[in-house]
Amino acid sequence: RMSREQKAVECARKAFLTGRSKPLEHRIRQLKNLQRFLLEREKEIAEAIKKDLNKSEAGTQLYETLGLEGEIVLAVKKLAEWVAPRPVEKNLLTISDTVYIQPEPLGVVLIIGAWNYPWAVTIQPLIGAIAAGNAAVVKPSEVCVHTAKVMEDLLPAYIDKELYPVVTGGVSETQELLRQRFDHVFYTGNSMVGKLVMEAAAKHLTPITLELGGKSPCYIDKNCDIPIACRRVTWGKYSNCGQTCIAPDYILCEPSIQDRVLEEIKKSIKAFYTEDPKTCPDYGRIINQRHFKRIMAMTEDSTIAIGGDSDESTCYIAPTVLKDVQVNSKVMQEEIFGPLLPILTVSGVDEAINFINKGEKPLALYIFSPDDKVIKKVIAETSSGGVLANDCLVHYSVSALPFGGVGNSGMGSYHGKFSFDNLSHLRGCLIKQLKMEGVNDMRYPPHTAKKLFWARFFILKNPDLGWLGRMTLLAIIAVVAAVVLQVRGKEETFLISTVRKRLQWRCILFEVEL
Ligand SMILES: NC(=O)c1ccc[n+]([C@@H]2O[C@H](COP(=O)([O-])OP(=O)(O)OC[C@H]3O[C@@H](n4cnc5c(N)ncnc54)[C@H](O)[C@@H]3O)[C@@H](O)[C@H]2O)c1
Ligand SMILES: CCCCCCCC=O
Repeated sequence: RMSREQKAVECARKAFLTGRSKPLEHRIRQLKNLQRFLLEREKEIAEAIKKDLNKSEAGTQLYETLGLEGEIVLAVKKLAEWVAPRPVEKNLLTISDTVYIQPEPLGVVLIIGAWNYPWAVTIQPLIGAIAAGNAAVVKPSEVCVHTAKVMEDLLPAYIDKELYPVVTGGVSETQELLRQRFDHVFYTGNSMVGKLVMEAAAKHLTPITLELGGKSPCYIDKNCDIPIACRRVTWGKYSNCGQTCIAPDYILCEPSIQDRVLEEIKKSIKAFYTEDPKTCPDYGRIINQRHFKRIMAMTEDSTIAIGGDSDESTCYIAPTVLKDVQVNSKVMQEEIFGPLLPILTVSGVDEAINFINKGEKPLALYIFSPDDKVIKKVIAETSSGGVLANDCLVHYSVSALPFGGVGNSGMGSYHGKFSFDNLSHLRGCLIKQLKMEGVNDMRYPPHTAKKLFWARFFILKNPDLGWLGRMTLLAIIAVVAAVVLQVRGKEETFLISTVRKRLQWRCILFEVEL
């Protein structure tokens, strides 16, 4: 008997094979329906997230659905351009051919979402999958019970439910899905499960995107505007109660500014979330008691400088800052994913860079400094999925930037056109004419030194000649082809040696130019 998951995959595959996901009009219609869903079901979406994560209605729009709408609007506007053949640079050998990249759908994509921004991280890959002409099986995180239910119940009324089925469930359902054959798996979540996803996908040689997390460092330079830096860091850290993949995980700064940093963060916490964040509608809750316990245990061996209050029954943890934190303390052993902000002191930017480079490559890296040299130095001497200077989180909302990790923080990237390209096969196409056979002589056996000379010339020279130059070259190639055809099998004639000498001269000239 087929499982529910198998049936969903088979249904999506069958629908994909009808070819209806491919026409541009279909993709645009589905994307617009998705946008209509976000607008018409705003209330249900907000209510579910309020129950799951205590996010406010405005917060849900700001951090989740607004970005999705922006991505849909962009895809609808640009899709004709994205799907079109992309002409590429030609070399001398392909100068008279049609050479281009044709993006084509991959097939059926599996999207496995996480709970922390359940709409943003589940629907954003779906936008890419639809835009690229794929079918997609959507598996929201079971941890956000109410949101998963809204997705399962309401989404099929708006978008093609055979092409884009929603399958709910937890670990065993996801594992059953992963046993099926897909054309791409797009997973968002923690690195440990990321490895399991990769292992499962390897069985079918299915390509994957892994949107993972990790400890994203934040270096604050002593010369920067500390009140502004701290306000931005406070926002980046405590939004969604620190349960953000790109939240600044910890601060690195010189000991001389630690107290000022603490003072300014304290002021910002009060300004954003009042004296009593517990009663503030804009301050979230920890997703469940398992995570509550995990986060609270991290405070055990560090000094709490700000906050520290908690309430297990409501999964509340106050915005908390830990000072003089040691490298081997509990809070520095794994991604915090909660409202704790450790401060580690370093002697300066060099020590900060060394520290960052000793850890896994993070998803985001933050630098606060008024000095462009300091910013460029950190960028040049470290690696991370993305890097942002003098702010937090906002690089996520720039569709023109690829969003994704590197190393332990993930592989592959998306947003905007990157989503489209990531979920497309970029097919290399070359269309030749059955003419000009003489030009090919140099690659056919018997191989000779003379043929090699021509092969070197045609393959290694790739000058940017402009239109006139290309036409001249085309004419030369046509002459060479005609001559080669004429003299093939005969001794080298005076004519060919003259052409050859001329080309040799051009060759030298190109070398001088290049
Ligand atoms: N890079 C990003 O865009 C991004 C976005 C959000 C979260 N994250 C990262 O995700 C992590 C938090 O998410 P999470 O992992 O707690 O989310 P989660 O518990 O919701 O798990 C993610 C998905 O994996 C599935 N899953 C869980 N265990 C599984 C197993 N054993 N086998 C197969 N599937 C399984 C779940 O059903 C869920 O759909 C953090 O590390 C965070 O940084 C990354
Ligand atoms: C503008 C900030 C949005 C942050 C969304 C992050 C998604 C990953 O956790």
